[in-house]
Amino acid sequence: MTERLLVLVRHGQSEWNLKNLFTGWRDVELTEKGVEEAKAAGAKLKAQGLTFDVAYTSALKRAQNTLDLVLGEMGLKDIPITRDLALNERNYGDLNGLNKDDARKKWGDEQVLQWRRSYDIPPPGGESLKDTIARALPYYVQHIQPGVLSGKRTIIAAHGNSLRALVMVLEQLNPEQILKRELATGVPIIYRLNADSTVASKVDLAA
Ligand SMILES: O=C(O)[C@@H](CO)OP(=O)(O)O
Repeated sequence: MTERLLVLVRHGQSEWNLKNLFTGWRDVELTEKGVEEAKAAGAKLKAQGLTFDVAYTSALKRAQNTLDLVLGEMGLKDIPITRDLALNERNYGDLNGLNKDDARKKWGDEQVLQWRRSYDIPPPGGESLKDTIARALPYYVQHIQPGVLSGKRTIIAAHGNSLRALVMVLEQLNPEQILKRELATGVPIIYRLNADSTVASKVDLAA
């Protein structure tokens, strides 16, 4: 029987997650905690008896390093990895690099919440979640999903908002539901798909 395995994992804690800065497309490093989270994710996946044939990640090193650490932990250093900026974090535009609390002081809680968690209101110069979905989802459908459906066991290491795009389609969530869905750093979600690409089962490996 074809195993249609798809695992999503958000990168481990980054330096700017820790500093509470809007990160977006800024290419920041994992913290020590982030490295440990990534390794723990690999150990958990291995303990589940899982293995992968192919891996995808973004053009940003916090996701790439997370993937390398996961695969290293699983003894899968040699599988093909595809990196693409379609899987990058949402571009926060002018907010990239600003402190989230300072932004709230400057523009008010409501405005900042709208920029962070509304569906289609972009921050100045940046992308809304809808914009992020509009580039991440076609990439998934064209480049990743066909492999999964043909039995290539697949892992994607990416970002809170780019993974939301995939979760939205996989779990058939509406804009309101996806906005409330937070993805924890370094926590793998294991999906098994039906032949028609819908989700047959989901296991969230939260601690
Ligand atoms: O700063 C960012 O790029 C993201 C993810 O860390 O933040 P937010 O929680 O606002 O989507």
